[in-house]
Amino acid sequence: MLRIRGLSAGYDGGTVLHDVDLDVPAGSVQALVGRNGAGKSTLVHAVAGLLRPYRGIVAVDGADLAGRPAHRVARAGVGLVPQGRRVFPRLSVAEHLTLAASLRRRGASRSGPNWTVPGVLELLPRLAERLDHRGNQLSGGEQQMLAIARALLTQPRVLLLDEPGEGLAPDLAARVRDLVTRLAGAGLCILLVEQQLQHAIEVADRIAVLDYGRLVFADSTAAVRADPAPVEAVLSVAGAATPDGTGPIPPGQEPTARTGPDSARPGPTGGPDGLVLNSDSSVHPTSSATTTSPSSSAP
Ligand SMILES: Nc1ncnc2c1ncn2[C@@H]1O[C@H](COP(=O)(O)OP(=O)(O)OP(=O)(O)O)[C@@H](O)[C@H]1O
Repeated sequence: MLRIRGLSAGYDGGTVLHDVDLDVPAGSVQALVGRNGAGKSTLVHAVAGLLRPYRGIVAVDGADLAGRPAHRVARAGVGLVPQGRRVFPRLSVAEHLTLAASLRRRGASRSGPNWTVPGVLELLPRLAERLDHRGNQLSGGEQQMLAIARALLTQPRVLLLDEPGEGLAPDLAARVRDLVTRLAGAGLCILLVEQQLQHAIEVADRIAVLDYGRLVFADSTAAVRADPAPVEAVLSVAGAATPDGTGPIPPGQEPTARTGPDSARPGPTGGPDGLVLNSDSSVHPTSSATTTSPSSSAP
């Protein structure tokens, strides 16, 4: 469970993120949408420890990680798939995976799915065909799969994905969304930054909207699907809108977050069939109960 409370962050003393509250339960996908510059990546970086927040709580399973450096946040179970993938151009796929497996967090085998190199290669078979290829020889989709595989090998409980479909062909972006759904089905707690509302609706359990660094909307995907107008109003280029979609926020007036009860929707395992990344649509990390060797095998 990821719990964010009163999170404020920014750069050089200026505040970008204002007092954000957000909960992401295990086994669910929380989408975060917002216009360019709304603060989505800033929120992800503040959670991942890449940006020290000014104040607030970032708790994973009850342990507050706010202000800890990125390597300690990662060791506490937060995996990051950054915007733009950030794979190393000169390292091979095999080297990326071996490196990531060596960074696995302590105690991971006792507290959840145990991702191994063979396990992620089974999940993402395209990578198995590219083990000797360097990062700069991979397509955008292959780089994205590698970034996800790398994050999984650190054994995260919380996975942060910052626009994983950016720059991908529509069918590949859809496969990434399918993978996200399946990872949530395996028990991960997923915070997904998504540019397009329709894509967020396809994959998420809940949708939150950032606008000018404030969380102005948070509700179930079912509620957004039934009435997308409030979210569309905030996302429109016409400017910041009130959460009920009635118009721009007058100067000096604070937007208020609309929240609502969770509506029933299919569980995170109910992703679209036919968009699988391997021949088996389920995700099979090694169960911690059945794992005898905690170390991952190099390919
Ligand atoms: N390293 C930085 N130093 C100073 N300002 C920054 C830095 N990174 C982001 N910002 C500013 O913070 C604000 C929020 O940026 P952020 O990247 O978080 O938005 P975003 O919602 O992720 O946008 P996008 O959808 O375009 O990726 C913007 O005004 C941006 O210019």
